[in-house]
Amino acid sequence: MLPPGSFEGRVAVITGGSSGIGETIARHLAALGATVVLLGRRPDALREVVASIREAGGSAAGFAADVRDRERVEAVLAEVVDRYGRIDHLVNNAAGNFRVAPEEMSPNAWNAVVRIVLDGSWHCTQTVGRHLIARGGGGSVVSIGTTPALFGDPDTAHSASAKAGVLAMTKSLAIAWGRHGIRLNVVTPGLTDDTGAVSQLFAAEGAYAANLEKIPVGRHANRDEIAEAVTYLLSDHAGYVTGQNLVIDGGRSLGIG
Ligand SMILES: CCCCC/C=C/C(=O)SCCNC(=O)CCNC(=O)[C@H](O)C(C)(C)COP(=O)(O)OP(=O)(O)OC[C@H]1O[C@@H](n2cnc3c(N)ncnc32)[C@H](O)[C@@H]1OP(=O)(O)O
Ligand SMILES: NC(=O)C1=CN([C@@H]2O[C@H](COP(=O)(O)OP(=O)(O)OC[C@H]3O[C@@H](n4cnc5c(N)ncnc54)[C@H](OP(=O)(O)O)[C@@H]3O)[C@@H](O)[C@H]2O)C=CC1
Repeated sequence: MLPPGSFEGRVAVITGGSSGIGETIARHLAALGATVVLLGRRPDALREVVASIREAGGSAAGFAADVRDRERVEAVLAEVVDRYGRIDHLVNNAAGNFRVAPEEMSPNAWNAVVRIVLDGSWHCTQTVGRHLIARGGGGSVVSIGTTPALFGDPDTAHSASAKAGVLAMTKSLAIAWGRHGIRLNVVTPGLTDDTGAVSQLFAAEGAYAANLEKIPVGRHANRDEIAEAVTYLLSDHAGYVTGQNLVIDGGRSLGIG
């Protein structure tokens, strides 16, 4: 969608870039000229994606990091700046989720998800934001949302709450950092094929087909459709867009809100 070379000379950090939607975002950014830096917990998965991006002619590196670990996040991002001289873009994509009734959820289950989604996004965004401000500004952040953050979901209250927090964080920092030329937005996908969400949340018999029936356009999203929206919002073509939430759900949430 964007002209070739749109991200030439830029460095983009993608959390959870080793699989699912994050992997596809990384491939798109690399194809548009960015050096992509992937964060995730599993070194083998990172190695595989990095190798395949390089084989396709892109520039990529992977760092094993749990986004809940503030010290590790800061150390990795400092190493990225040392190695490449800059960070221009951040995609807060890493997430954890599972279905559990709220009255049965343990404190640790709540914490596991909230710390990955909300705390992890905060750790990465504040660290990258400080770098961008110190270098004189510019740059952009996209965080991945979820429709339950907007409308609620009885089975994933931890994820819905954390993602609602990420949306509020995005709007707050868009106001605070606008004067530094730093833009922050959210992309909220509907159910997207070939991802952890499908295997984690829609594995029960009939769940995937039942969800399909509720989507006006009659299909689920594909990973490229989400990645294209993310690359647009990160790019200079979206230079006047900040603090917004782009919902890409085939019309699934129409009539709910
Ligand atoms: C319209 C479509 C909407 C889709 C919305 C969004 C979807 C997504 O976000 S999908 C992302 C899916 N991908 C993943 O979840 C991958 C990453 N997931 C994980 O790493 C784990 O699932 C994790 C979130 C549980 C985190 O792993 P870890 O830190 O290793 O945590 P533990 O395994 O130690 O578990 C912590 C805590 O949580 C309890 N728990 C785990 N799974 C469940 C479950 N299915 N049901 C209930 N409770 C669960 C676990 O028992 C621990 O609690 P305690 O037992 O009290 O210690
Ligand atoms: N797929 C969908 O239908 C939808 C997805 N979303 C959102 O899109 C994003 C991607 O989802 P999806 O592609 O399905 O997810 P996947 O489960 O396929 O991928 C999740 C990625 O996050 C990484 N990750 C998880 N926990 C951590 C952590 N603590 N620290 C660092 N990395 C971590 C995983 O790597 P590792 O395990 O190696 O750490 C993995 O690379 C998420 O934010 C999700 O909430 C929103 C709506 C719908």
